[in-house]
Amino acid sequence: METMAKDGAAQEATVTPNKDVSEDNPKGYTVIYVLGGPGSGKSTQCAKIAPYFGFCHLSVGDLLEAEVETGSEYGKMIEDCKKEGRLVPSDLVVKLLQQAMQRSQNKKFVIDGFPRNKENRAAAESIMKIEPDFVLFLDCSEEEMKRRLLNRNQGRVDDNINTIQKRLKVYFECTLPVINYYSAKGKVRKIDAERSPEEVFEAIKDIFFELKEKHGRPSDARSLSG
Ligand SMILES: Nc1ncnc2c1ncn2[C@@H]1O[C@H](COP(=O)(O)OP(=O)(O)OP(=O)(O)O)[C@@H](O)[C@H]1O
Ligand SMILES: O=c1ccn([C@@H]2O[C@H](COP(=O)(O)O)[C@@H](O)[C@H]2O)c(=O)[nH]1
Ligand SMILES: [Mg+2]
Repeated sequence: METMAKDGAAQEATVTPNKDVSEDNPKGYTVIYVLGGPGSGKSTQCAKIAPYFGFCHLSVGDLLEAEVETGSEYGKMIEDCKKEGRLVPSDLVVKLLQQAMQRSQNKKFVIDGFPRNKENRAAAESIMKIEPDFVLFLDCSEEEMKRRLLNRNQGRVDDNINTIQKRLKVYFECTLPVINYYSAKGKVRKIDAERSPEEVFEAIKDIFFELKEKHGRPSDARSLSG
């Protein structure tokens, strides 16, 4: 199925149309948050979703890495947070995300690993004026997430058991409440992420096809903007 994104006709069938701009959604953005614990497979799945459905994949972790590489005054603080599994202050994260969205030619975003806590979530609503169409929640056991991270082999400074334990604590204490917040609003689509990457993507596709169908009907378009 990976080859579908390269095939013009097949991709045409999967691309989700742009939304109209409205008072609630002045930029006409479509936003999907992808959340789950460390190692649940967020980045793996976003990398599949983006080309297949015509979305821009924005990983806040990658934006922070890119900021470090510019020689930014925040570089040391960002690196320390990553090594310690702590979250970077919300104002910086939101600024980087906002800039990346503005730079993009695309208006449809799959946002990987954000919002991580209540402050992120509130800032996205009040400063960025974004409300997700839905939240993909990759549900995976702690044991499997640890196993994946310890085998990731991508040279990440946080892929060690000490940092992983700290990241899990942040996930359970700060990120899970954000998922519960959106769940109470009926926006969470929970996926069993314990399965193979291909099986997880098949389940995700069904959810995106629902979104595409809704966008295709003008009378439903408003309900998707928040
Ligand atoms: N469904 C899966 N089954 C087995 N391994 C997987 C699966 N999904 C991803 N992986 C592997 O697990 C590791 C972590 O995946 P990934 O980087 O996508 O997780 P993540 O949720 O983005 O983690 P982080 O929060 O640290 O960025 C990678 O080595 C990836 O290849
Ligand atoms: O919203 C965010 C996202 C990420 N961080 C910091 O980056 C690392 C790595 O993030 P991944 O998404 O897992 O690649 C994370 O542990 C945090 O230190 C953040 O602060 N806020
Ligand atoms: Mg990731």
